Amino acid sequence: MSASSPQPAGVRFSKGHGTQNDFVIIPDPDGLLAIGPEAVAALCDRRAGIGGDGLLRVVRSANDPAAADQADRAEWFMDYRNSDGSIAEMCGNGVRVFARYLVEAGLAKAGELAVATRAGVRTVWVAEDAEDGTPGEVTVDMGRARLPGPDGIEVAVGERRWPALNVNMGNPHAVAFVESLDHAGDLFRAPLVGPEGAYPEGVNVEFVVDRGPRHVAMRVYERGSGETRSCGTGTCAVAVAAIRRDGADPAVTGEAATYTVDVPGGRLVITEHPDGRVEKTGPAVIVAAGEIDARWWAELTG
Ligand SMILES: N[C@@H](CCC[C@H](N)C(=O)O)C(=O)O
Repeated sequence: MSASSPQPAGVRFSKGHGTQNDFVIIPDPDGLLAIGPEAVAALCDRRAGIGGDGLLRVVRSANDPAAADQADRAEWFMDYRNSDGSIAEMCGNGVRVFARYLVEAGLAKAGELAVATRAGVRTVWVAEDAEDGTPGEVTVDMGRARLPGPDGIEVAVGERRWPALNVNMGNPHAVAFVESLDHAGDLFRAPLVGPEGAYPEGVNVEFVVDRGPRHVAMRVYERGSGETRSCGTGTCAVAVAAIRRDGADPAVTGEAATYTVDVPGGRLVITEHPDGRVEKTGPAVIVAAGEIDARWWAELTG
């Protein structure tokens, strides 16, 4: 390219987070971008890239084979990837940030909207902003939790080990109640989860302590991303595990159970209803927008 020729336009991106679980957002309405695992990892790199726990590609469901069968129910598909480039079925904070992005980009109206995901269509409610401009909270119906077993799941860090509950929120979780969140250690590496073969696709691991009645706090080691400051599906899995432990299963009591879950990046409120639906509410914001350098993009995707 000569010095006088125009620089080709780069790809647009936004950056957003939900309780500090942060995402690179790439709009691709027509489904024209091929973003492979290495490109995802480079974009999510906090030193050499934009930085994020994951990436959300915003594509019309009809334009992506992974979601074409949901296109009659949800116009937009959240193509979620972990920061190491791997694909996950679901991201509970991601879907709230995704909905916030759609509204801010003028692609959807605040209120109720449907989002296609690899775990199926999820309904999201984006509350109107407050009069002072504070962004409204975002609630998502995460569907039903599954507790597929087996019994005897154990999480270990160093010399310590705890029994854990297998909770599936579209993606897999092992929830362990611990004496102190410090016992999870530095979480630079994935905790050991047994017995071998319990999670052939890998697992997200939550460490939980009680903070008060129906109020817990947690740390999480996410499959494909490492320790993050929040995990939406993780908070739901934790609330469901605490509800079972406390004998408050709404399917048995007939009453919805609401739990507050603190994460290092903030707070989420989770309600399990008598019909099994798990709803999650909390903040989701867009904090930046820009353009990826065209040459770098060509290197990543070429
Ligand atoms: N941060 C997410 C979960 C993202 C996927 C997870 N790492 C997995 O591989 O299952 C959330 O908010 O739920």
